[in-house]
Amino acid sequence: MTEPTDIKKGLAGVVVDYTAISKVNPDTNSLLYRGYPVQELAAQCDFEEVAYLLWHGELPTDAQLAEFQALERSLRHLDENVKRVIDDLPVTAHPMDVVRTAVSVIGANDPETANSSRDAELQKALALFAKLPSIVAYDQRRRRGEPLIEPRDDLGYSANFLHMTFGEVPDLVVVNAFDVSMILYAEHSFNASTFTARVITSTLSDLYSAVVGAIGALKGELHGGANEAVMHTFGEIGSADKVADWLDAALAEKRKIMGFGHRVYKNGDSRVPTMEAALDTLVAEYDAGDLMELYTALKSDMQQRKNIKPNLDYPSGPAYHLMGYDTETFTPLFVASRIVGWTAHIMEQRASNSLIRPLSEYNGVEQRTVPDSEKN
Ligand SMILES: CC(=O)SCCNC(=O)CCNC(=O)[C@H](O)C(C)(C)COP(=O)(O)OP(=O)(O)OC[C@H]1O[C@@H](n2cnc3c(N)ncnc32)[C@H](O)[C@@H]1OP(=O)(O)O
Ligand SMILES: O=C([O-])CC(=O)C(=O)O
Repeated sequence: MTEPTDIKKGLAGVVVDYTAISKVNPDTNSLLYRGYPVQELAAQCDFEEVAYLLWHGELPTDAQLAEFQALERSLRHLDENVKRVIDDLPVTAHPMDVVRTAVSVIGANDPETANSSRDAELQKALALFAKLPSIVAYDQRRRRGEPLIEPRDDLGYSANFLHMTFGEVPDLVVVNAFDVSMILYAEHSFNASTFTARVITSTLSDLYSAVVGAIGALKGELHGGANEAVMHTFGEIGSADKVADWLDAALAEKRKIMGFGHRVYKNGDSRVPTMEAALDTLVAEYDAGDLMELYTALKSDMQQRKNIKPNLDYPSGPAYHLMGYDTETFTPLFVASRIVGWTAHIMEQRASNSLIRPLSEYNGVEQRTVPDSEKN
């Protein structure tokens, strides 16, 4: 009989490596990207500058930013073979499956897939960053029976993303709220999807394979899929006056309330106040007081009943809903942002690699012999 092992289910509380990309500190309720508080970045920078920071470790100079933006804008178009593969998928396919497939096709068509030098991986990361908005916007449009809108190289990342989705650039307040959401979603240390990308990279697999795996991990409701689930919850509840009864029944059934709780933050997610401020601007823009009443009622009842606070997916879901995104598109929007964090971690893992391979404690039947009769 072996000694009982101290098993860390879900790797909770386990520190598995160093990272210089971001610091999540639940004690001070803070999140730093390369040393900068994410709230300050959201207030003062565009998403493109934050992407540059996460990949290169420093904010860009004006000249570096201009070069970076020009390159990003030149890479936004989708190749015909990618469009064809998307067109061949049923409109009933979940958009996360479409995004996952499109990234896989881009990887299969890239003659440099096996080149994992830092320069080659930066180039691939930037190309995915530039193309994901085209994929996500196109998929929402084709599900609505609308034609593809080509990217515009006179627009910044967020304005172009919204234009490709809706056929117009919305008011600045909407573009800013969208840009803030992209910055807040971009990176969060060793979360499940990033860790998936690092595990795949640790086998010396390629960047596209790691990203495809990460998309699969993000899809689940306990991770990125929660932003969609929040809108489904709101739909189920209906209005603020029904929150108390709905929550009674849901908690009695031991349901997890989506958009609440976090593995690392136990006293509130550092990003929520910034996203709530952006949501407030959208509520004013779209005159969506009813939605906000429901939002506030569920948040305060969860606090009173369970002392559990919202995570970033709670304000992001309704924000994307107000902008006009279909609920199923919310997690692909998360992909478009998190591609930055994933690829930064892929490069960091590769630069200091060790195969990720934990142990397990066997608790199946003891060794036994196959009965002779089963072979006859
Ligand atoms: C961007 C992101 O990925 S943020 C996360 C998005 N995911 C969600 O919003 C899904 C809903 N939340 C959850 O399921 C969880 O809070 C998780 C998975 C995010 C974190 O979970 P863990 O750290 O594993 O905590 P765990 O699930 O063990 O919860 C601890 C306790 O709080 C309760 N709890 C935690 N979150 C919730 C929730 N959202 N609703 C109801 N109860 C909850 C659990 O039931 C458990 O209670 P118990 O001790 O009485 O059994
Ligand atoms: O850190 C986590 O476990 C989940 C999360 O908030 C994120 O990935 O943004």
